[in-house]
Amino acid sequence: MEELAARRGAEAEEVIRIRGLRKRYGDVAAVDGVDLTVYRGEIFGILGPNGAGKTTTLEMVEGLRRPDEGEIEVAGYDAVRESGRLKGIIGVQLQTTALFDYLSVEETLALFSDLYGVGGSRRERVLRLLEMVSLAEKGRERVSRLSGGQQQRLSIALALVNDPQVVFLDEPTTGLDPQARRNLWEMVREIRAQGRTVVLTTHYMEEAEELCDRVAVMDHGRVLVCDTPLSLIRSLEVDATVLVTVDGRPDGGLERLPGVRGVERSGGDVRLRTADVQETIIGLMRLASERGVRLRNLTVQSANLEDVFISYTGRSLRD
Ligand SMILES: Nc1ncnc2c1ncn2[C@@H]1O[C@H](COP(=O)(O)OP(=O)(O)OP(=O)(O)O)[C@@H](O)[C@H]1O
Repeated sequence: MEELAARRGAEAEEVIRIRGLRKRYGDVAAVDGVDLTVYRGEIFGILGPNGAGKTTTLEMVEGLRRPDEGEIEVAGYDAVRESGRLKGIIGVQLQTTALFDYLSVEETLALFSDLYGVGGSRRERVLRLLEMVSLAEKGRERVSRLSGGQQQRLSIALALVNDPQVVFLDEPTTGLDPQARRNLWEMVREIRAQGRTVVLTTHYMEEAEELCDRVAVMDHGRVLVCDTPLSLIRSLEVDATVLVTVDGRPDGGLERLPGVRGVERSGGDVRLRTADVQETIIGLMRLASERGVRLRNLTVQSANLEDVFISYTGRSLRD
């Protein structure tokens, strides 16, 4: 982390500093010794499967949940002792179920502006936020009549009402279709372009890979690794996965093909994780022809964050 700061020079101003964070629920160590640093102006992702401890971590950083142990500083404030002050400088995305269905989009934004006691022209601010989240035409629509994606965008607009330095988004794209997800990513990038820091949780590795400047991979309450998506992927000994459907039985030889570091099978579908795509494919072709086996649907997938997760945990993010 310090290395990254050095590389970034003056830009790398710490905005969140977490040390030794722990939280237990009965026998469950939901957060089990987390250290993290988030820099100003980055989109920082916490990636992990269900139950990894992402939400619990986020809620402690937001000052909503009390840690059992550890220190959290956000923009110079202690998130435990100064949680009241913290509220003025952070924006937290609410679950859309917490919105008032019978209010219009504009009324909802106006209500939140008032609750925050935001100064300046309220109307202007509401319109600017609607514009930013592409809901300008929906201002008078009831919240209950918005689509899932539109409700998510509204909940993000609400998180921006108090002009926060740091914005927290908990699984902002869960349940959205691919297009709505992409629109939301665009919005998150825009929030960064305004100079804000975004911290989000996700269990979609492609979201972390495409959107986040840096990613902390979490499992069982711990951070396994934290870096830029590219550095995480480059640090792997595996550089691709070869996917192929095998008609027949090439058994016995796949593990020994050149470059292969792991084999998974499901019926005739085979996934070969390899450190040398070319040698693996040549070997695979040779093996298939020697044994009179037919190969179909040969595809090569570059290594991604899923492979990073597998290499640290030995299992898939989706398990
Ligand atoms: N209020 C609570 N009481 C008891 N156990 C809890 C509570 N909140 C979370 N847990 C447990 O703590 C662990 C971490 O949960 P958390 O919600 O932080 O994970 P997550 O990574 O955000 O998962 P998801 O992706 O499903 O939201 C889980 O085992 C969960 O069951």
